[in-house]
Order: sequence, then structure tokens, then C-alpha cells
Amino acid sequence: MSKRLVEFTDIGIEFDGRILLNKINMTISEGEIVTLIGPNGSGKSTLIRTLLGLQSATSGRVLRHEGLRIGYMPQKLHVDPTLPLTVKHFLALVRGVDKKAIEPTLDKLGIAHLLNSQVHVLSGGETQRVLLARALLNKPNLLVLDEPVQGVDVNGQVELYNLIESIRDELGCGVLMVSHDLHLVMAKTDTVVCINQHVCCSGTPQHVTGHPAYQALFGVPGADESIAIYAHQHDHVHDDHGGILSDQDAHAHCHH
Ligand SMILES: Nc1ncnc2c1ncn2[C@@H]1O[C@H](COP(=O)(O)OP(=O)(O)OP(=O)(O)O)[C@@H](O)[C@H]1O
Repeated sequence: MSKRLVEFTDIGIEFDGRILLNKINMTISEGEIVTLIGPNGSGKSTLIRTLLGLQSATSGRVLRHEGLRIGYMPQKLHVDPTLPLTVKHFLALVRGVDKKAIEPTLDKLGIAHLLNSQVHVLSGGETQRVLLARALLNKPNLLVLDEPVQGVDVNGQVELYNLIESIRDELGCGVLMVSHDLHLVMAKTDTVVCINQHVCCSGTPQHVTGHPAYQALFGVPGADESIAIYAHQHDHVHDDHGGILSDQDAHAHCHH
């Protein structure tokens, strides 16, 4: 079994009596791509901030296994547009960075030609790759990507997901990403965790897209062919180990 990198146990977060996260249980292992989905305001970024240590939990615990090195890719790059800053200098700001690794990393991501470009003139897709390069320069065994394909066109999204998968294959790192895309991302994910303050359902993409809790939030995959690319038909429910449950057990499982 792959080594576990992070374990969330019964994570709860409350602000002024309002529950933002409730009893979240989740693990991420080496070599595993975990995608966090959920509606706006469901607590995805809050959970990521908890993992990064930027937010403390009101209850439960986050276990970070020894040797964990996180490479974090934020949603957006915030740079003052009046400040001249090249990609090279931006990446040289990474703490403890090996400057010799900058060019090969950009090359790996197909953006070696941007080395001396100003960061504020980059396109959406280029910016995402520079942010991914910055995360990789941390030599992570866990990549945490907050909406990595934001502002990227559909072809670019496919390319970025392919890139993330090949990085996982090459480094053997774990990947935790937040996504609003419910279709393209599914093909590149080992485990989907659907949250809405609590974990609504989790498991393989096939399991989750067939789950009543997922369908209640996002609709039935394939119901609208004009928007649905992912059209998996799922007329049964799995247990946590992938076995198929009987109708009676499935009913109990979904409620659980
Ligand atoms: N520090 C805080 N204090 C009070 N409320 C907060 C705090 N941080 C987040 N929230 C609230 O928690 C809820 C969840 O926010 P969060 O950003 O985690 O959602 P999200 O799932 O990432 O949403 P989106 O998909 O829109 O990015 C929101 O209603 C937000 O207003």
C-alpha cells in the first residue's frame, strides 16, 4: 500500500456559531490524485488552508506524516502590475530554491521560453504553469492545487490535467486539487471527495458521479448532453471497497 501523506480526522471548523466544516475525514497517499469538489462556499478552500496550517481546526486533527513537503499552487497570482518582475526573478524568490532547477522546471512544463517574460503579461494558462513551476521548485511529495485550471480554455485544461498526471507519474507525489470542473478532471482523478460542509460522498469518479448525494448537488451525469462530457451510466452503488451493494444496503449506505 502507498505511504499515507496526510490524514484528516473528524475536522470541524466553526466561526461565530456557524459550522464551516463538520467531521471531515480524508486521506491522501503518495501517488494518489485526490480531487475536492463541492458547491461555492462548501468549505474547499477552508480545508486546504487547514492542511497548509493557515487555519486551525475547532475540532479533530490533521496528521502530516514525517517528511511531508507541500508544493502549493494558489488560485491566483497577486503581483503589482507596476512592479517589473520576470518569471525567472519571481521563481528565484522561492525560499531555499535551487536556482539551477528553474530552467529545467520551466522546460518540463513547456514554458522555457517565458523565462525572461514579465509575470503580469502572461496569459491565464501561462500563469497557471508558472505557479505550478513554483510549487514544483519546492521539491514536494504532495502538490496542493487550488483550482489549477481556472482561467484556462478547454484544450488548455486537458493539457494541464495531463501535465499534472505526468508529474504525479514521474515524481510519485500525491496531489490534492480543488476543482469546479466536474467532467474533464474526473478522468485524471483516483479519488473524488465531494464536500458541502461535511463529506457528502467520496471514492472513485464512477462511484461519486453515481451517488445520490452528488446527483442532488450537481445533477445526473449525461442528463444534459449539451454540457455533459462525462456520461458514465451508474445504476448501482458500491461499498467502500468497490463491491456492489444490494438495493437495501445501498439505501442504508447513501444515508450513511
Ligand atoms: N476566516 C473566516 N471567517 C468566517 N467565515 C469564513 C472564513 N473563511 C471562510 N469563511 C466562510 O466559509 C465558507 C466556506 O468558504 P470556502 O472559501 O472554504 O468555500 P469554497 O468551497 O472554497 O468556495 P468557492 O467554491 O466559492 O471557492 C464561506 O461561506 C466563507 O464565507
